[in-house]
Amino acid sequence: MLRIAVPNKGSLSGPASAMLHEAGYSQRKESKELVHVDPDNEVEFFYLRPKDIAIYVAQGRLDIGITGEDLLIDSGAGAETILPLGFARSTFRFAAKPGAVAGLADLAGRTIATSYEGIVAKYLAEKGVDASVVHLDGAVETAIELGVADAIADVVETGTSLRNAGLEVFGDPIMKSEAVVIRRTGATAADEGDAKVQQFLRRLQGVLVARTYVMMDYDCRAEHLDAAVALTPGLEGPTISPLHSEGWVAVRAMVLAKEAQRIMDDLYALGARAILTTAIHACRL
Ligand SMILES: Nc1ncnc2c1ncn2[C@@H]1O[C@H](COP(=O)(O)OP(=O)(O)OP(=O)(O)O)[C@@H](O)[C@H]1O
Ligand SMILES: O=P(O)(O)OC[C@H]1O[C@H](OP(=O)(O)OP(=O)(O)O)[C@H](O)[C@@H]1O
Ligand SMILES: [Mg+2]
Repeated sequence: MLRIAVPNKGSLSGPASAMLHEAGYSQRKESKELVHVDPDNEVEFFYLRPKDIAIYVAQGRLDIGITGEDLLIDSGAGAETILPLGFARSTFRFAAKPGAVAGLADLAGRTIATSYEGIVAKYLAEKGVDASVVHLDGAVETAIELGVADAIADVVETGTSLRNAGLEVFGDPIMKSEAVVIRRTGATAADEGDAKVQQFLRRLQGVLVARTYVMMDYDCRAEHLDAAVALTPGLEGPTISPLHSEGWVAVRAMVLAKEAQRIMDDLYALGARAILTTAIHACRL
């Protein structure tokens, strides 16, 4: 059985389970379940605190896990990203009251509150800044108002939490993050269960493609085919089929969902007709 760690709460939890469900795996029915077996797919899911997942995976207790890239780096555990998943995108930044901290060097001798001590300590050491780090579990934005810290280092997505606390970012972004699949550092194709890991990754890649692409079909005159194919090159090349009407062909190609409407407009302008897009539910490339 493949053993997989899944976040049990927070921003990663819902989207991770939704993606696994889309990939054909059954998921726990209620949030108190800590382990769920999917017998048909021979997978056992362990619902763990997102911050702990890298530790289980690095020790080889679990084969793979879904977590945040920032949590992986923060843990310092011996695991690495094997597939980025495109959700829970965020940046990790310093912030303080406007004008209170001039820049990174100005943090020397000051106190920084964060839930990500590992990332902050490593970054400060790399930059040669000697500051104190105080660990808080969450809501770190409040630490400045209450006098616990001069600055914070925290996850920023829309910036709403910072604005609400009257804070602003300073310095370069410390890192970017998104949800990722992780595996023990040094794992190889020779590892027991590697074939199952690869199959799991192909399934998730299929979901990512299905979320990103749509299938486009249209008819166009043979003399416009080159121009049409330039608009819809597909992944390996579009499928071209003859039509019963003389001088017309049918074209089928995958296109990026976010570009579909523009491509339909351009194809129409070229004289293509019966232009259809359909969702892709699953795929193996
Ligand atoms: N507002 C957000 N937008 C996007 N990603 C976020 C956001 N907040 C946290 N994350 C990401 O989610 C992961 C952190 O998950 P975690 O469950 O520890 O924190 P959380 O989502 O803030 O939940 P909690 O309510 O338990 O603090 C990190 O990878 C982080 O980058
Ligand atoms: O830039 P924003 O869109 O506002 O998102 C960032 C905020 O989201 C997370 O907090 P969360 O709500 O999880 O609370 P927490 O501080 O208790 O973790 C994170 O810690 C930031 O505070
Ligand atoms: Mg949080």
